[in-house]
Amino acid sequence: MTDLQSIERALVALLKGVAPVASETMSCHQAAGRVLAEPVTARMDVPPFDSSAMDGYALHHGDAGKRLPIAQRITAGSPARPLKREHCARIFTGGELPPGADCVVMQEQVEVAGDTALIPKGIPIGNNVRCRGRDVWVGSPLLDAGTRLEAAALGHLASQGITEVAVRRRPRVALLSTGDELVEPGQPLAPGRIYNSNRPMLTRLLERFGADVTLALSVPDDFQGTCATLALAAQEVDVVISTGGVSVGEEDHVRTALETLGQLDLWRLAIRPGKPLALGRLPGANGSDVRFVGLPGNPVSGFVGAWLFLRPLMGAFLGCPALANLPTLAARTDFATRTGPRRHYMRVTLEFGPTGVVAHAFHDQNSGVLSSCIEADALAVIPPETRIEPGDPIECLWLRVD
Ligand SMILES: Nc1nc2c(c(=O)[nH]1)N[C@H]1C(S)=C(S)[C@@H](COP(=O)(O)OP(=O)(O)OC[C@H]3O[C@@H](n4cnc5c(N)ncnc54)[C@H](O)[C@@H]3O)O[C@H]1N2
Ligand code: MOO
Repeated sequence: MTDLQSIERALVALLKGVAPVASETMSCHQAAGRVLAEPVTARMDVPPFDSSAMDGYALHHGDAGKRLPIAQRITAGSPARPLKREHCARIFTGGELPPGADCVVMQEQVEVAGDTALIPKGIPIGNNVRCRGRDVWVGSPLLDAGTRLEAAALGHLASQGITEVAVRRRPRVALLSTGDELVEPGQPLAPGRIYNSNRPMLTRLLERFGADVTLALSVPDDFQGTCATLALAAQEVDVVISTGGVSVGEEDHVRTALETLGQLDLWRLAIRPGKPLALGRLPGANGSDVRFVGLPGNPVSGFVGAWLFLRPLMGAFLGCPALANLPTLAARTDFATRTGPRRHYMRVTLEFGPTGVVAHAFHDQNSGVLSSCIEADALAVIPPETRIEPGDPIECLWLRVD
């Protein structure tokens, strides 16, 4: 077991020299979920003018405590006229504060009689006013390069009137499925064969991590076929990912094919599940270096390996720091377990109780049992050679992120 590599070392080997992919300009609508390639600077103040935060009456604070004539009616979207002293304006939420007014009183506190309003005393300057530029100042940084364009960021761009942005193109991925036992869903299943569950699972995870699976190929369990498929895939994409065929059996050809065609950087990690994971490079089009990640075939090994390695790899290709590390969370176990020489990433659900976070482990942590990943909120990280009792503190990697 001494030849097993650490995950930290594997990540360094995987990410070394990975540069962000090229950028492309597209509409903000199309760019949802994509990663900004350039910083965006604010073109204007938001809000663009002082406005009312309430339905009520706008006035100069010095006129509070008096009955005032209602001089104008300002709805949201209509321009305001200057307001004279000793007058007030009927105003609605979002309406522009008229020049001359500096505060708003909500209508529940005002007594209206005909076209006059009795304003209570002691209304401070700025009361119920949303000041121009409170959210954003013109010329200030709006969004950093590397920001993922999710809901609030898209709203921020729209509030500036921005319609187009420069984003990273999605890294292209070839997803290869090795194993003569595999059958695609929809096809009949002969004895001894199983359906290919890794392909749709990893395709979806990769999409969530910002990638585009442009090539999905099945690889026969023979050395020549494995070499031919790997070589072909590397011409088309930024990353080649395979599942299965990386262990030590004589039907496992991925590692030797990688060594023959390109370079094996690292093989076999001190992690459970996912021990036989292989990392390396393949020669790509125009002499480029194409990253290769060989995930073990067991579905849970692929699931865990994708979160631990493919997500940071996409983060590097997209120049998106938020994809690099999974958020961690401190919890206490409600289970007992012990580890051997490998760090164990256990699938757990988390309960947020009054005394803290409790991690419940799925009852079957075998790497072939994909059900363990369905409800998993997190991966509980159990260090090697450790005995855990119920109530012990553990670190968890949060999976409910994009
Ligand atoms: N003598 C040893 N045998 C094994 C070792 C070892 O150290 N010595 N390691 C075990 C561990 S740990 C793992 S993990 C597996 C991984 O092996 P491979 O990466 O070579 O994967 P396969 O043998 O091809 O497949 C393993 C398992 O997963 C099923 N599989 C494969 N692809 C898919 C797919 N696309 N969809 C669904 N299921 C898939 C496959 O049928 C096997 O049952 O090796 C152990 N052996
Ligand atoms: O390292 Mo393997 O993924 O446990 O079955």
